Amino acid sequence: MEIGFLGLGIMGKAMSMNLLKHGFKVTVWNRTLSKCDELVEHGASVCETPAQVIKKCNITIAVLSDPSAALSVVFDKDGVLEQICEGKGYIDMSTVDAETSLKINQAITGKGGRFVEGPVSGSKKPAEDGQLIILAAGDKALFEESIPAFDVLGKKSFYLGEVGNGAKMKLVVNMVMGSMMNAFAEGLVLADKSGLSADTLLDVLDLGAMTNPMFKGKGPSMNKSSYPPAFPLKHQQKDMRLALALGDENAVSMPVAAAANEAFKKARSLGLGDLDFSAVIEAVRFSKED
Ligand SMILES: NC(=O)C1=CN([C@@H]2O[C@H](COP(=O)(O)OP(=O)(O)OC[C@H]3O[C@@H](n4cnc5c(N)ncnc54)[C@H](OP(=O)(O)O)[C@@H]3O)[C@@H](O)[C@H]2O)C=CC1
Ligand SMILES: O=CC(=O)O
Repeated sequence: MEIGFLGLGIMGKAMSMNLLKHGFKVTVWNRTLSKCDELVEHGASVCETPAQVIKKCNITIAVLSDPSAALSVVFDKDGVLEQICEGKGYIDMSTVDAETSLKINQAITGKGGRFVEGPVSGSKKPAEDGQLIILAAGDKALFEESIPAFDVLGKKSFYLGEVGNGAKMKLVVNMVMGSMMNAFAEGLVLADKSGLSADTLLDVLDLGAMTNPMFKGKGPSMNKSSYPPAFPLKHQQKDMRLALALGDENAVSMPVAAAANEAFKKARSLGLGDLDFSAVIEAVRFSKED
């Protein structure tokens, strides 16, 4: 099976590498073309524009940073729309809002193409290990055709119905995750500032009902102020922003998520946007020292 792949950031690189390892033919494109080199060393082909990838491959996956990147790759010059046509499939696995996804769906299907949105839950390591959770919606036949690839990329693929539902589900999940991370960061800082061992707090949390892989995985490095980016903080803040907009649309009051969003914004203003989202703890430390 031949797959096109647009976007070789943290997630796209790991996911396309996985497809290559499992015997898929992969043709890649990335805005910064030099990031394709490592994939080419592992057997990928490279194209110079998204349009060329679409022309070459019947199914193309995109994993891009945010709504504006997802729209640009489809609508701009040399973009996806220039070559999409009857029978071709486009799967956008970026985390975006439903409105962006619906716009892309309308444009692709308007040219006879097929569209699935498939944002993923799980970070750099699950992407490397093929353990993502895929939240797909849209063209059912394309979803089914893509299962061999989804089975390599993830441990479970949900089909959620009409386009927009995948985007919304992903935003709900990441709203919960961002709120949890902010509460966790406050707990670690509170323990430390009140004279307790933040490492002992990790042990206590891990033994009780709140144990979870995120606290377990990120806690020790947060206590050492180390934030190698697996999920960039700027993307978590984007997801909080988009989830809050979904809350606005549906009149759902979300004061906890709104407060967490403020902490992620604060962290961005401190220049921490490219670090892992666990660096939000620095915003909590900063405000405690104000
Ligand atoms: N990292 C994670 O743990 C997870 C991330 N996600 C989501 O997946 C998506 C990708 O995340 P991640 O890989 O971490 O992000 P990165 O920041 O590592 O990569 C972003 C990618 O988008 C490309 N890009 C950005 N702007 C544009 C543009 N205007 N035109 C074309 N390409 C553009 C970048 O290209 P270039 O290299 O040229 O900058 C790069 O390939 C995001 O939506 C994120 O929210 C979902 C689950 C987990
Ligand atoms: O979107 C991020 C993730 O870890 O999932």
